[in-house]
Amino acid sequence: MGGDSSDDEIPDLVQPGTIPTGQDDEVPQLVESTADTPPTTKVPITIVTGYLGAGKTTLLNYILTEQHGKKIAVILNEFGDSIDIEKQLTISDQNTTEAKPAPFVPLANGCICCSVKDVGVAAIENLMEHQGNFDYILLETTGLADPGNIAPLFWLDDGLGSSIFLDGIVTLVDAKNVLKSLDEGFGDEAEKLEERKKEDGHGHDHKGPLLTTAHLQISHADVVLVNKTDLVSEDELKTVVERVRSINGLAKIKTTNKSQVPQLEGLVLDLHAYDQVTDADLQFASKGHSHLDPTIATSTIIFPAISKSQLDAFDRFLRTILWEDELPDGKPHDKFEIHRLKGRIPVVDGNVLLVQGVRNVYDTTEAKTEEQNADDEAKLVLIGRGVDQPAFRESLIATLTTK
Ligand SMILES: Nc1nc2c(ncn2[C@@H]2O[C@H](COP(=O)(O)OP(=O)(O)OP(=O)(O)O)[C@@H](O)[C@H]2O)c(=O)[nH]1
Repeated sequence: MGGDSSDDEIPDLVQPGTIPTGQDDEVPQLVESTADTPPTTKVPITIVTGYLGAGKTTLLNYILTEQHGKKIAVILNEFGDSIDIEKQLTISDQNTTEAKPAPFVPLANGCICCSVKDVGVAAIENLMEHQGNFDYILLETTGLADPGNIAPLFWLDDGLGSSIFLDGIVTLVDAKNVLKSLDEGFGDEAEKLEERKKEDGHGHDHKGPLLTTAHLQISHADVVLVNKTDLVSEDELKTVVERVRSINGLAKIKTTNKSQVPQLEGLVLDLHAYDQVTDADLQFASKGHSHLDPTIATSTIIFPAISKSQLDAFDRFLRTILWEDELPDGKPHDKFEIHRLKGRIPVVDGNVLLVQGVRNVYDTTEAKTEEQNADDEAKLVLIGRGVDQPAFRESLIATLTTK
């Protein structure tokens, strides 16, 4: 980050005395549980991702200056160069000569902000020592981050699972540049594609369409904010939204200017994208599919409610497609790669089974009693490469019916 670190520019609200050193020998004191200790509530974390320059920091600045009644801890996974928050962090960290755990900057509206070089469990654990000072965590990833690698860290991690929960992934998309990013990649990605075409000798690429960072960020999103609407025409915007929808049939999509979301709840905060799967969540994905993107698609497998005796077979199907990238029983298929998976599976004489998956990590839970609707058909939505082949449904039905 290129912030000026002269002393006279230290903003009043920076309190270096509050910065934890995070050194190994400073183990936080354990507080023994007593009957009087109030139960700790889990803190939600939203991951904010998006391509370089899409408007992530603009969104965080907007949130941190809005009055929303929440005390939000913002974690910046990079050192930027121009934005106020990032500048404050550089200044507060001016005596640091080597990478140290994050400095914390209290902000005017009750939020706090910290910056880390690497996103990892340790950074969040460090932050959790400040638990009580905030009730929400926003994590801004670097522009080139693959959210599929980051999400599982916060979703089912045993250590952190007791103190935080992954609320969802918000992806900012630059309406002006996203189609180019999807078709040509960026930097290295574009060069790699050119190399592959040269290797072929005919200018064709036989390894399949390019999977870019932009694809990964859209395919894993629970909310996509198509930002910079002022830079495109209505028709261009419509084309972008349709392309995003064809990649990710599960995400909520909103258009924004200067990252100003119409409301924070449900679009950035309190998404509950990983702790429930409602019919409404699956409605877009179940409506038939356009194939506007050559690389990633959303596909919905619809099948009858399963019986309790089929639960093991259903789990075997999930394990095989997610852990082995294969279909059970060696059924022939085109290559595939699943990024995101959600399902609602009614179980006859039982509850509705809810399924969530990110890459090869998945989790099944039973819907709460009031969400039951055992007459519904079962729906399993897959987002990724090669997921729209009929072999998926055929293999699932065969797996469920094999004795
Ligand atoms: N015209 C226009 N500019 C915008 C909009 N939103 C953000 N910007 C500008 O675009 C530039 C990049 O925005 P940032 O918020 O820094 O983007 P970022 O995603 O954090 O970028 P990186 O940190 O490089 O990954 C800044 O100059 C913003 O002021 C918008 O809706 N319209």
